[in-house]
Amino acid sequence: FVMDQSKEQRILNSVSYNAVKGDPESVLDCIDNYCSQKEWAMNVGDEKGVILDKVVEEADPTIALEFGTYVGYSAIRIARLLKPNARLLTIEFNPEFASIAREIIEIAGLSEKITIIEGHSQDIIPQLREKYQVDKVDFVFLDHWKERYCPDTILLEECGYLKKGSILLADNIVYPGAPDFVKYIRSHKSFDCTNYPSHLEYMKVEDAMEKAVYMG
Ligand SMILES: Nc1ncnc2c1ncn2[C@@H]1O[C@H](Cn2cc(CNC(=O)c3cc([N+](=O)[O-])cc(O)c3O)nn2)[C@@H](O)[C@H]1O
Ligand SMILES: [Mg+2]
Repeated sequence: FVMDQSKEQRILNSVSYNAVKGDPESVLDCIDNYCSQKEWAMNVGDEKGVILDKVVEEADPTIALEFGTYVGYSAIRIARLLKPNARLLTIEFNPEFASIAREIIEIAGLSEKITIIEGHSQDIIPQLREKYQVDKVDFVFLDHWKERYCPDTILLEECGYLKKGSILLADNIVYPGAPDFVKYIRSHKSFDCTNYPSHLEYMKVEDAMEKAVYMG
C-alpha cells in the first residue's frame, strides 16, 4: 500500500510530466495552471509574481534570501532573474517540501543558482555568515509563517546582514495578514515602505505585498 501522495507530490508530478526541462517559465506556468485549475496551493502565484519580478529587477541582487521555499515556485521566479554570479538562499524547515522543491528547481535548470537550506529561519539566520559565506543580503522575500516576519526581520538587522539599499518584500500583508510586521516596519525610521495591493494567489480575495527598503 503506497501512502496517498501529497498535494505537493502531485504538483511535482504535473511539473515533471508537463514542463519543458531547463525552462523556468514553463515550470512556473505549469504550477500556476495546476494550482488554479486542479488544487489551490500557497505559491505567490502569477499576479503577485509580477510584483515580485519587478522588485527583484529593481534590487538586482547578488545575494538573495527567501523564507519559506514550499515547492520552490518563488525561488524559481526570483532565480530566473538573477545575474550570472548571483545566488538565492532559500530556507525551508519541512523536509518533504524541501525535497520536492529541490526536484522542481532541478527541472527548471536552476539548481546552480539556488541553495535550499533545511531548518527554521530563526535558527538558520544566525548561521548565514559563517556557514554560507553571507556578508550582506541585497534582497529578502518573506513568505513563511506570518508571525515570523517581524522577529526574523529584527534578527536580520541584529546580525548585520542589511546594508543601505537592502530590499525586503513580504507576501500576504492582507491575507492571511502580518499585522505586527506591518506596524513594526512602517514605524521603523530605517525602513522606507511601499504597499502593493493585489489578490491572493489563484483567488478573487484581496491581498497585498509590502516592500521595505533599508536606509542604513
Ligand atoms: N519559520 C520557518 N522557517 C522555515 N520554513 C518555514 C517557517 N515557517 C514556515 N515555513 C515553511 O514555509 C512553507 C510554506 N509555508 C508558509 C506558511 C505561511 N504561509 C501561509 O500560511 C500562506 C497562507 C495563505 N493562505 O492561507 O491563503 C497564502 C499564502 O500566500 C501563504 O504564504 N506556512 N507554510 C512551508 O513549507 C513551511 O514549512
Ligand atoms: Mg504567501
